[in-house]
Formats: sequence, structure tokens, C-alpha cells
Amino acid sequence: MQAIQPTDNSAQLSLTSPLPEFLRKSLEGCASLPTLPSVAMNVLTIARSPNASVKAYAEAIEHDPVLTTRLLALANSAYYARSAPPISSCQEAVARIGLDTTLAATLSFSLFRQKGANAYLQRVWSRSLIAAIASRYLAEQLCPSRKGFVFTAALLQDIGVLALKSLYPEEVESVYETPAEHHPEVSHNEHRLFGCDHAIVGAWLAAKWGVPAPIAEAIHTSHLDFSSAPADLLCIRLSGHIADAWLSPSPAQALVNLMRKLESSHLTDHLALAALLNTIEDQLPSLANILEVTAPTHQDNEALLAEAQQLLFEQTLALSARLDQQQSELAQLLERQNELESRSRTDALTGIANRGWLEEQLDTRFRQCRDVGGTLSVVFMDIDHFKSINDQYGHLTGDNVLVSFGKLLSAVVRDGDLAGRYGGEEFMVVLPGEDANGAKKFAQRIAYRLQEQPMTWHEDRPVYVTVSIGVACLNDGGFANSTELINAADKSMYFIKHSGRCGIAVYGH
Ligand SMILES: Nc1nc2c(ncn2[C@@H]2O[C@H](COP(=O)(O)OP(=O)(O)OP(=O)(O)O)[C@@H](O)[C@H]2O)c(=O)[nH]1
Repeated sequence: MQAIQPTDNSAQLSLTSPLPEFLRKSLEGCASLPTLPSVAMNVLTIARSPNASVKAYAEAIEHDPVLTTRLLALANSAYYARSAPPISSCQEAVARIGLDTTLAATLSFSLFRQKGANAYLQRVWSRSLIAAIASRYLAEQLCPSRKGFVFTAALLQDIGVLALKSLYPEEVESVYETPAEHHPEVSHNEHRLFGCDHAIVGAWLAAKWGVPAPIAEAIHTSHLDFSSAPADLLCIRLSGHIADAWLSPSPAQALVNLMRKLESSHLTDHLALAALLNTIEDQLPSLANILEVTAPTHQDNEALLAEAQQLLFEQTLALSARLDQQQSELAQLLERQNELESRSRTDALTGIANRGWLEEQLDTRFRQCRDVGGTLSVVFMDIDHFKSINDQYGHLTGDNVLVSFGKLLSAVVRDGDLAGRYGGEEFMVVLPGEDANGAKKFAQRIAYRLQEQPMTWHEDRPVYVTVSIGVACLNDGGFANSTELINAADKSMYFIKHSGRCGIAVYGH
């Protein structure tokens, strides 16, 4: 049979992360790049044609006796034969394993034949085999009609390593020494060296050989996040993680990491991890044997899974304890922050608002009134002859007077009003929505309460005080800002001071 010239698909390949130009040139000029034998080329060409048939595949493969023997071995292996009788013709083998798997097997047989003794390449092939078996298992659960496609792409996902190794044998040496569980690290180091990773190089190489574009594109995206991918690509992308866990020197911890990934993607319910591990365990030896790859199997999957689940449980407990601790630390911090904030707004002696908070709040309310309409009033109070209280009864009694006056103000204000100590023996109340009349009545209530209620006691004698009060209302002065409003109330208060104290003056009235 005449070898058909394969189509180079690389120009049609749409790569979201393109192959760097220098790398494409080097790859195109590289004589030692892995190539496919003509039989594999022929099978690929048939795979692309619309009337690909079992017969056409078988005829192409029969020209290679070694390949035929291996394909028969695969078709007669436990996975494919199940309880069916052994078969002896290539056509029966293709019919039994399906066209997609025949394509994957042909490509991988051809590639595996080229493998060197290099330990890393052995690891790459082990990973590919495990990923292929895992991806087919996943596809059986999630997208059965795509299992052939998924198996092929998963098997070929790391072929870019072959190309990079042929091109830069020395440079990649250190990169490929990294153990299998660090696949993302390999990819990261390739990016550093070549500006892209082996997934992109592999897609290009596959397309160059004429591998159907969807398979090349699946190779290209094989390292991307699996959680939001369509089912077939999800199987391929997840298969690499599963293979890495299988090959990890600490498989229990690697399985825990895998379980976490599955859980965060809500895949745990769909995948029975035990069945997946057993499938790999069952199928790996025969497939590895047929392809002459050394792939490690686990002694006891059940024990491994139990260990991983115990580990996951312990780590989850430790994590939740840590989270609890962090949460309580956060709550303490918030409490402390609230306390500090409230302290920064409060006058230390009287416990009511301090000057800063009074001014800030008044300013906010003032702007609101200006923007959306409405009014507000400010009542400014200064205790009369306070110095003589200090002088007569001592500072402690003076302090008690200030504290009591603060309490009185807090008791008479309504929700939404704000009473505070402006400084020394000066106090201020902000009355939102109140006009001059209402504010004056409020001031009168305070003056009345002061007549009734002593502010403290000194040696069993009540200490009464009076206040000079200035009121200013937003409506009455064309005030440009809140400071002007305070100044107006202060001015009115001073008017009372100068008129003999103990009284109320309303600005502009
Ligand atoms: N005990 C006490 N006294 C304070 C405090 N803050 C300011 N004072 C005192 O309050 C007094 C205010 O005195 P002046 O400004 O002369 O006013 P006054 O004696 O009230 O006289 P008029 O305001 O004119 O009625 C000063 O002696 C201050 O030391 C405080 O926190 N505690």
C-alpha cells in the first residue's frame, strides 16, 4: 500500500496562547523531531476522511506486523476482551477497540517505539497512560459518546515534551528532572525558558502530523482549569491531575489534594474515586505491558484511599480549628476597632460625643439639608460661672457637674439628635429637622430641668447650675457651611453671657 502524504494542520490550529516564533522556526527546522512512521500517517489520514471505516483502518495497520501484533494484544487484553473469545485479525481488533482507540494506540505505539531509556520520558509515558485510562473512566461517567476522543487526547497530552527534548536536550534536563506530581511546576519552568509550555508545543506537533484539530486543541488546553470546561475537555484536563496523584511519591497526600480539587468543582458526587483507582489498577499493567512502559501500580488502593480520607479528615479538622481561631481573632480585632472608633468619637469625661464627632456629624447633616432640602438647628450651651464651682468645691465636683450635665442632655435628646461636649464647660446639641422655635423649646426644657435638678452634691448641699444658651437654625442665616452655623449659635450664646447669663438667644430672632 502506498503511504498517503499527511496533511499539516498546524497552520489551521487556533491557539489562544500562540507558539513563540523562535520556537516554531526551531521546531520546523529540527531534523530530530519525533516523526510518525508511514503507517501511523496513513491511519491519521483515514481518521480525517469522512468515510473512515474499520476495514480502512485495518488495511492501513496490517502493513505493520509489530503494530498489528500489539493491537491484537490490546484487543485481547482483559479490559477489551472481557469474556469475549480471543480474536486474531486486525479488522476484528479495530472493531473491538473502536476507531478512536485504534488511532490513539497507533500513534502511541509509534511514539513509544521511539522512546529512549531516559527516566523522565518513562515518567511522561506512565503519566500519559494513567491519564488516558483515567480520562476514559471519567468519560464513561460524564460523556460516554466522547470516550474515544478523550482517551486519544489524554494519551497524547504530553507529546510536546518529546519535541522540546529533541530541540533542547540540555536545557530541558533540569526542568524534566522534577517529579511527576509537580507538573504545573514543569509547565511554569518551560514558560520561563521557552515562552510557552509543552501543551502548546504538543498541540503544534500533533497538528503538524495531521492529528484532527479537535484533538490538537484539546492537547493545547490540557493544562487549563478543568472546573468550568465542557465534559470531554474536563475529563482530559482532570486526567493529568489524577495521573500526577497516582505517580506521586506521597500518593495519600496527593489524593487529598485531588479530593479537594474535585470537591471545589462539585465533582465528588459524580466520581467514585475508589472505582477510578481500581480501574487504573486493573488496566494499567496490561496497557503498560503492551506499550512496554514501566508504570507503577499501587499495592492496596483501598488502604491508600482510607489513608487519604483520614488525612483529609485530619487536615479539615486542623483547618477548621485554624479558621475558628482566625475568626475569633478577627472578631476581637473588629471589637477593638469598634471600641477605638467609638473612643475617638467620645468625650472621655462625660461619655457623650466629642467636638470632632459633633462637627463631623453636623457637617454631614448640613450638606444633606443643602442637597435634599430640610432644616436643622444647633443649640450651644455654656455653664455659667463654672470656674467658681471649681474654685469653691474643687475640680472633682466640677467634673461631676460636667458628667451630670452630659447625662441630662442625653436624657432629653430624641433619636437622631446628637448631644456632645464641645470643650471645657461648653456643650452643643444638633437637632436635625428642628426649626428655631422647636430648638428654643428644647433649650427651655434644659433650662427648666436645671432649675429642678441639682447637678451634684457637695457636703450634703445640692449644686445647681445655670447655662447661657445660643440657638441657630439653618433657615435663618444663609449659612455657607456648618462652621458658620456653629459660630452663629456661639455668638447668640455670648450675647446671653454679656446680658447677664442664664437665658436663651436665638440667632436672627
Ligand atoms: N473641673 C473641670 N473644669 C474644667 C474642665 N474643663 C474646663 N474647666 C474649667 O472651666 C472653667 C471655665 O471658666 P471660664 O471660661 O472663666 O468661664 P466661667 O467661669 O464658666 O464663666 P462664664 O462662662 O463667663 O460664665 C475654667 O476654670 C476651666 O479650668 C474640666 O474638664 N473639668
